[in-house]
Amino acid sequence: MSVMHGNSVKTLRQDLLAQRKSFAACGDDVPLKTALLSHLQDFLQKNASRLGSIALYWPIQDEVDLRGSLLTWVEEDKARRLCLPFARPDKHLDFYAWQEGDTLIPSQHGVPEPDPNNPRRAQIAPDCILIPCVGWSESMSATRHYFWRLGYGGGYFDRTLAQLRQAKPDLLCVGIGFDWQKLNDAQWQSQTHDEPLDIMLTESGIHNSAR
Ligand SMILES: Nc1nc2c(c(=O)[nH]1)N(C=O)[C@@H](CNc1ccc(C(=O)N[C@@H](CCC(=O)O)C(=O)O)cc1)CN2
Ligand SMILES: Nc1ncnc2c1ncn2[C@@H]1O[C@H](COP(=O)(O)OP(=O)(O)OP(=O)(O)O)[C@@H](O)[C@H]1O
Repeated sequence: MSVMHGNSVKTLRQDLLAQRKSFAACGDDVPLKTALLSHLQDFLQKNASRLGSIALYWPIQDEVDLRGSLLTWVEEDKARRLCLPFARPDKHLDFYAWQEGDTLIPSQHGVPEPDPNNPRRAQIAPDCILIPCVGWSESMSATRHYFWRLGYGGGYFDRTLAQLRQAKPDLLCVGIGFDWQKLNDAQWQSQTHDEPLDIMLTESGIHNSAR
């Protein structure tokens, strides 16, 4: 399916990350992040009955910081759980319960991660995974459209979602990004190993892939 070669995807990633960095440096991303967080609130409210546990991410490189909103979501109902990814050497992600103040350990990519050996923090199979996007795209079929994610290039989320969806078909995978990160077919096309997102959440709203 892919028409892109490794080098051009690498350049595309670098361009998108540089652009995100420059928007953040001059504060242009602040209103977008505020709007996105208000749509996240809507999403959490609309899905309150089906979500017991949510996987978030520890923001790096100007990714949208969702921690405050999700800590509030947990405070509203003590049965709710948050978890963070731990990247395994085989490039799969495991998710471990996270509470504010937990000690995290920097991964080889510099991402603070939970300690997988902490007996007080269980491994969790989340109901919903919030996934930061470097870029994203939309494609149409006769019956539905799909959202696709371009990440940092490790393939971690694709491997993980492929496996988690088998055990949990109603897992809700939500991409987090900005409208300007949307890529057209000439820029990037999803590959056969890419796992689609169920929802794309941006500053313009909650975009559902129609089923
Ligand atoms: N905040 C956050 N946490 C996350 C991810 C993410 O995208 N964002 N991940 C998503 O999978 C997993 C970790 N995977 C990651 C893979 C690469 C890089 C990274 O920064 N890579 C370098 C380039 C490395 C290279 O090209 O060799 C970079 O972009 O500078 C970060 C996270 C799990 N945790
Ligand atoms: N399910 C899978 N099984 C085996 N290899 C995979 C799988 N998914 C992705 N890969 C491999 O991982 C590499 C990176 O994939 P891709 O460029 O899609 O990463 P990404 O989604 O941008 O990264 P990340 O999720 O880590 O931010 C590719 O070379 C791909 O072949």
